[in-house]
Amino acid sequence: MQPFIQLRDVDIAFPVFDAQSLGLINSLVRFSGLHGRRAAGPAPMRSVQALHGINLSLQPGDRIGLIGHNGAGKSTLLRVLSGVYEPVRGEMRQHGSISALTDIMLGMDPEASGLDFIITRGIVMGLSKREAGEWVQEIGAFTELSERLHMPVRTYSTGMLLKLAFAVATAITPDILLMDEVVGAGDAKFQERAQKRLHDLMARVSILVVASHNEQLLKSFCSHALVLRQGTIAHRGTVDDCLDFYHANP
Ligand SMILES: Nc1ncnc2c1ncn2[C@@H]1O[C@H](COP(=O)(O)OP(=O)(O)OP(=O)(O)O)[C@@H](O)[C@H]1O
Repeated sequence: MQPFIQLRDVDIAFPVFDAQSLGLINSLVRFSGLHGRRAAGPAPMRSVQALHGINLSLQPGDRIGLIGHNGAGKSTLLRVLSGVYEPVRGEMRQHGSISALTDIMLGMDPEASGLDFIITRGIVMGLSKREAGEWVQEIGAFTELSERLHMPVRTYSTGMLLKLAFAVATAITPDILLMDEVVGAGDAKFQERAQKRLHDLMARVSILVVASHNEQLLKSFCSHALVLRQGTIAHRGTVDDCLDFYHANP
């Protein structure tokens, strides 16, 4: 079966607990009813509607850019596509291997060595232990961390951690690649190599979804785009068409 992603009428809402409702003392006060009838009720809660009524169908060859102001819902949509968030309403169906360059440091155990991290991630991504072992040399050379890979990752600098996570996340070619902006890892020299690795990867995958404010990047790598506004799809079309819409409707 060919890779695909399909979203039908998807909503995502985040429950937000008031800071006042958290904490032991507040809970005790509520429980004892000291603040009268109103305070004795359930903890007040609000909800942020991050996505609403999203319909999307992606097939092999689709290269989609997500455009939108801060808070429009781009990262949330990527997290739905990668399976991190489950819709509170609607449905998502997908087939194919997915690599999400959104939360690349997620699940990194500070006590594990760089080598352990590479091998564990490789196995999670479906490689055999031998295949994952073959990554080690390539990733060691790419990150220039060769010797440090034997040490626990808690001893790495932030830049070193990011380099390692980036190198591992981009080491295999998935069917579907999801990206939030372009990951900015490491120093200027590493950035140059990272950009090339990323561009090669974007060109190879079957389905690409990238959220970015970089119009040149969207024009180079995407055929189509979606403009998100307050959690809904406000416009769909070619990248140029969507950028025009985005600028005309601030
Ligand atoms: N964990 C969360 N809890 C509560 N609200 C959230 C959470 N994550 C996102 N939101 C809210 O959901 C909405 C969409 O956020 P999202 O991060 O998807 O926007 P974005 O388009 O990626 O923004 P940016 O360009 O700034 O990265 C925003 O209103 C945001 O405040």
